[in-house]
Amino acid sequence: MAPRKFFVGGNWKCNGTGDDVKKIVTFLNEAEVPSEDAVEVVVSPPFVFLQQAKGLLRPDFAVAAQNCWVRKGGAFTGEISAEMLVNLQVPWVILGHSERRALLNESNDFVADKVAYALAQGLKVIACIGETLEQREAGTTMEVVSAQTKAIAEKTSDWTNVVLAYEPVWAIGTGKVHDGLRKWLHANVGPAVAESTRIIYGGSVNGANCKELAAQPDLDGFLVGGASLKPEFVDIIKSATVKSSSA
Ligand SMILES: O=C[C@H](O)COP(=O)(O)O
Repeated sequence: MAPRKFFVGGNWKCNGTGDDVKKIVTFLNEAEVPSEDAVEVVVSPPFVFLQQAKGLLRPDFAVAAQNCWVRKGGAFTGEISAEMLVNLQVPWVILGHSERRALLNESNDFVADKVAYALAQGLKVIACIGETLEQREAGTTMEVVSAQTKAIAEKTSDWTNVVLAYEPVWAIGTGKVHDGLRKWLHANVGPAVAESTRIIYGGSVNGANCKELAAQPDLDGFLVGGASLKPEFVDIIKSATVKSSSA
């Protein structure tokens, strides 16, 4: 089986202006980074800047939307459908981000429905999972992330186009949950999916800590928030070489 390619996602969240897009894309386009064989880079601007960013961005980097509607579009004011993203040739979408789960009450089932629908439309999905601080303090981390992953697994059989992003701020540097998640996939979905699915990490990743994090065995990349808006994002992309040099 082919080794899992390092994945670096930049989630711009609800930040920026058209001028910021130009500035970010400029430093990304000018950067010397490892080849597409070593790292897959996907940046996720807010919806309104997707086309602008896509039009300006170097061809070896892709774009992701930060969300999409759970099913076919229609009378759902304010939503963006998976079909619209496909129509704009946006290849990726982030679903189930912890901020949407916490602030907009997106449930495990709702996120799982979104993942299944987006995949069925041909999108690739960065599916986010992770526990709250309270759940972590209650010792229920694996229970929570297993339930989130189980909900997805019940509605998704083909994991080829899924990247699983685990993002709890408290867990920087532990790597334990990634190992647990891969074991969960192995036992509950199958060894091939466990071996091939990229499990990435999000939570205060920056230019200073990325190399140490990238060295962890079950960690296949990052979903970066704040630092993806800054030139240090290039250093995070370059941390892919930690993986290729240890392969
Ligand atoms: O989507 C990214 C994660 O929420 C991490 O964000 P952060 O790098 O700003 O901590």
